[in-house]
Amino acid sequence: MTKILTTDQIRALDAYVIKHEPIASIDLMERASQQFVDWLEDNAGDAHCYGIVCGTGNNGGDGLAIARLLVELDYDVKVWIVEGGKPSADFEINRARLPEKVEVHMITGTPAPGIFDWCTLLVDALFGSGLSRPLEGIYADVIDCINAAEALCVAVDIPSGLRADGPSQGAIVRATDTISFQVPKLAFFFASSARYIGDWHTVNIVPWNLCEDFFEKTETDHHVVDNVYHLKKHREKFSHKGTYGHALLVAGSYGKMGAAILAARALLRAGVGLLTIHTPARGYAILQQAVPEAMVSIDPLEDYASALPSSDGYSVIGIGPGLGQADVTVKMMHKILEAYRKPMVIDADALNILAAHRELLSLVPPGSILTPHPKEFERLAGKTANEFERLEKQKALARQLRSVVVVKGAYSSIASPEGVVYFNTTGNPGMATGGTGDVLTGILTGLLAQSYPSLDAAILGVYLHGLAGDLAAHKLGVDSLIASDLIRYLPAAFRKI
Ligand SMILES: NC(=O)C1=CN([C@@H]2O[C@H](COP(=O)(O)OP(=O)(O)OC[C@H]3O[C@@H](n4cnc5c(N)ncnc54)[C@H](OP(=O)(O)O)[C@@H]3O)[C@@H](O)[C@H]2O)[C@@H](O)CC1
Ligand SMILES: Nc1ncnc2c1ncn2[C@@H]1O[C@H](COP(=O)(O)OP(=O)(O)O)[C@@H](O)[C@H]1O
Ligand SMILES: [K+]
Repeated sequence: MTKILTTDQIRALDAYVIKHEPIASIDLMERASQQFVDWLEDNAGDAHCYGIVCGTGNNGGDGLAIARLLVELDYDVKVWIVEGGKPSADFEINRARLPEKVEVHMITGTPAPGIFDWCTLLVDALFGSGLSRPLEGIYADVIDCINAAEALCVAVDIPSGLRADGPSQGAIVRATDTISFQVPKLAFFFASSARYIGDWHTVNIVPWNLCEDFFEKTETDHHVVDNVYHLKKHREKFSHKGTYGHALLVAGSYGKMGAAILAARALLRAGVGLLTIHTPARGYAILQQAVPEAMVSIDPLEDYASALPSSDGYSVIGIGPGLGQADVTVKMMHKILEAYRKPMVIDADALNILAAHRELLSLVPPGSILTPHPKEFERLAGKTANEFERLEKQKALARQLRSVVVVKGAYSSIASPEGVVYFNTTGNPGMATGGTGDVLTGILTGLLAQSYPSLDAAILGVYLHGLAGDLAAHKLGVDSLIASDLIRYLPAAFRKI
């Protein structure tokens, strides 16, 4: 897992490397700039007119080094420096190193419109992690020109004006790509930053062993899930279906039986030993046909679930997809929560019932996994002004319920009962289609049934769900992806890890 560091921690990491490698800060800047240029060469080598827009701090120092390295590669390069603030020492060294033939323009007042028309690619090196307040005045004018230019824009470390650790105000560069040094920033994981960051990439500037040492010493609440191989259990040679748990899926209602089918199929593909689906009577024939591997428990009511058989004997209950919120179902949910003390997976309408009947929240069994999408989360935890605030509320809810709370999205965030958050990196916009959440509920229920610890189940399950989506999209494209495709590609996702 990669740790997501705060701006202060990144500064401390740089200082740690400078001291312990040891390396002079100007040489670390050179390494960072070289990595940036290598990325440009690999990914944008056909853009020949490079405009480098620099501030006078170390981010601008990177920009000047990048300009020199591009000139050495025979690209056409022009530099713009926005005056203001005391230049940093490494900025000055790189200014002195710039070859004389490079055109350098000082920007001292409002820039003329079209100032960057010559460029096919702009490098945004105005401000990096040293940003201490919103950008305005001449900086905002320059950013307007960058954003109006037709050129691609690649940001050094972070788009200028965007705060790494909190909500941003003022002018912000809209980059097509952002090259972050060593670690991604927290803001990269939020939908509200996407229009500024474009696609983000990290490049390594810290030797592997020093990075490990520093991570070990550094506490953070935020991690990136980049590998789940170590979480996966192996199936024993002499195991039998009893080894892998018996799940009870409570899902589906009149008009929404498909949700139950999707969750059930995913649950089976996630490796559960036995599955029983509790269904309103009308769903009986449909489920027996669509999911022959599952047993079916039939509700006395035709259209809604109202009464469960004894929940004894089930290793886990997954509840919510397509369930509806009929009064009888709310009562049933109350009874389940009073009787059942093992972890549950709670999704969709089961979450909406919790939000509308808040007295039920205290009955959620510890170690459960709740999987709200942002709207469901808002119903549960209230409105928030921005995603940083939402993240704090997510941690608080997970602590309060002593459960795992997964807020679903492009980077689903998984909060542990201790309030530590893991951002998932698999998945794609093809998954923004009805039913994919039901598939996730099935996968998570299947993993909990097999006695995975709740946090492991959530991290592994969310990762596999996104990976199945990525493998499906690779074959089918994102536009045509449907939820059933995720189930079809789940076996390949398991194999891949
Ligand atoms: N050796 C290393 O550590 C490495 C560092 N690296 C690079 O350094 C970058 C960080 O550099 P940095 O700390 O110099 O910060 P940077 O973003 O250039 O700006 C600082 C200046 O801006 C000023 N300022 C802030 N906000 C402002 C505003 N709204 N309006 C106006 N001014 C404002 C601020 O002034 P102050 O807040 O003190 O008033 C200060 O003078 C990092 O992102 C990476 O690119 C890499 O080379 C790897 C090795
Ligand atoms: N743009 C996206 N990139 C990656 N994953 C996405 C994206 N949009 C949606 N998803 C994933 O798809 C699922 C959607 O779940 P949900 O909103 O509950 O859908 P439904 O209720 O229709 O089943 C979540 O797991 C979410 O993380
Ligand atoms: K920048």
